[in-house]
Amino acid sequence: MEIEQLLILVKPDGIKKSLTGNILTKLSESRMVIIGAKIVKVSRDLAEAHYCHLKDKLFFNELLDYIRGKIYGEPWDRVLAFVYQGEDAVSRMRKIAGATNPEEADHVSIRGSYGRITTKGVYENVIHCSSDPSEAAREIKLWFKPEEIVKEIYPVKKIVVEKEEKIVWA
Ligand SMILES: Nc1ncnc2c1ncn2[C@@H]1O[C@H](COP(=O)(O)OP(=O)(O)OP(=O)(O)O)[C@@H](O)[C@H]1O
Repeated sequence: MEIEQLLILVKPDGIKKSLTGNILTKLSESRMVIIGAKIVKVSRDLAEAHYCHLKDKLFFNELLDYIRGKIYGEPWDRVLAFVYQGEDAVSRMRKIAGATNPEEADHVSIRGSYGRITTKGVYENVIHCSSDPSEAAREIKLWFKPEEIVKEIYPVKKIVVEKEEKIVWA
């Protein structure tokens, strides 16, 4: 079986409902390893790029507000981002995550257990899980810099950056 990696996001509803621990416990059943992890305040640009395949959907703007936590506000307006790696990672993790629509998701999956269908917005399904290895590569490169991942999973190159402004500890 192929070693694959994928992007998992604990979405703002997962954070607001204090589900991070439960979600990580369920994901650990896969025996995959975490090779990248961080908390992110999602910019509009990042949200748009992540969901570019849905830009023609009527719910696109609600979807951007949802992933950005705009509907919950501070301190829930953030996501936890993880890169997992392991054998057949994408299909095994998607099984644990469950179907996009929480009502159709296996009831012991993460989305089946914790997701909900809202009457006026998008499905609140607590996590994002990459749909296939090429989409995973696109998403991981969007969310993570090479140095934020403890293994070299995709080719990298060195570039010289001049006059770069950086924030460091004072
Ligand atoms: N028909 C729909 N009605 C309401 N919300 C939807 C619908 N389809 C998708 N969504 C919302 O848009 C998100 C992205 O949809 P996508 O088709 O990429 O599914 P997914 O890959 O299972 O979900 P995600 O990308 O969040 O893991 C879903 O997680 C859900 O929040």
